[in-house]
Amino acid sequence: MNQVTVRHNFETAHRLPHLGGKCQNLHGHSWWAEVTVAGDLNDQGIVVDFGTLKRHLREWIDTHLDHGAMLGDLDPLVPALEEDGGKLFRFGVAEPSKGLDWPTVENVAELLARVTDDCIDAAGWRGVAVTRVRVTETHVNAAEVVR
Ligand SMILES: Nc1nc2c(c(=O)[nH]1)N=C([C@H](O)[C@H](O)COP(=O)(O)OP(=O)(O)OP(=O)(O)O)CN2
Ligand SMILES: [Zn+2]
Repeated sequence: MNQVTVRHNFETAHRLPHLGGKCQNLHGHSWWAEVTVAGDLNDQGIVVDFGTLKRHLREWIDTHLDHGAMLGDLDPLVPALEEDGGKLFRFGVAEPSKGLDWPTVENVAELLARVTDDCIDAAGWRGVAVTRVRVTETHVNAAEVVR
């Protein structure tokens, strides 16, 4: 089995009112996502094409998260931001964030693992699977999903 990894970054606000303290304030991070997929080498000598994987992932992240805000669906700020018409990604409402109630780093990593699952399906890559997603919100804070 071989693995390949791609990275992308996004500038996105979030807040975690259920944690209290400073995390309950709406604040932004320069996030990095590092996504690893694994599979056997195909007859071109690659697991998957870097460019195709990045295109899928970047398109989703840039459309839904970049220069927007991530809030839990139960967050009282949701109606205000929706009314304002700003870019808002609501966690826990529907796939791919169903069951992920708040935009913690851990849940952002799980969300991007699911988004990558969808990329793999859309690209028709057989025998390829997500093995690791690492998300950093600051230089010192990171979370990983390892499958
Ligand atoms: N396990 C998690 N813990 C925390 C999360 C999280 O998503 N998962 N998130 C936060 C806050 O969102 C915050 O952005 C980070 O808080 P913290 O590291 O405490 O604050 P600083 O970035 O200011 O840390 P310094 O290293 O002191 O600068 C909190 N916890
Ligand atoms: Zn934060």
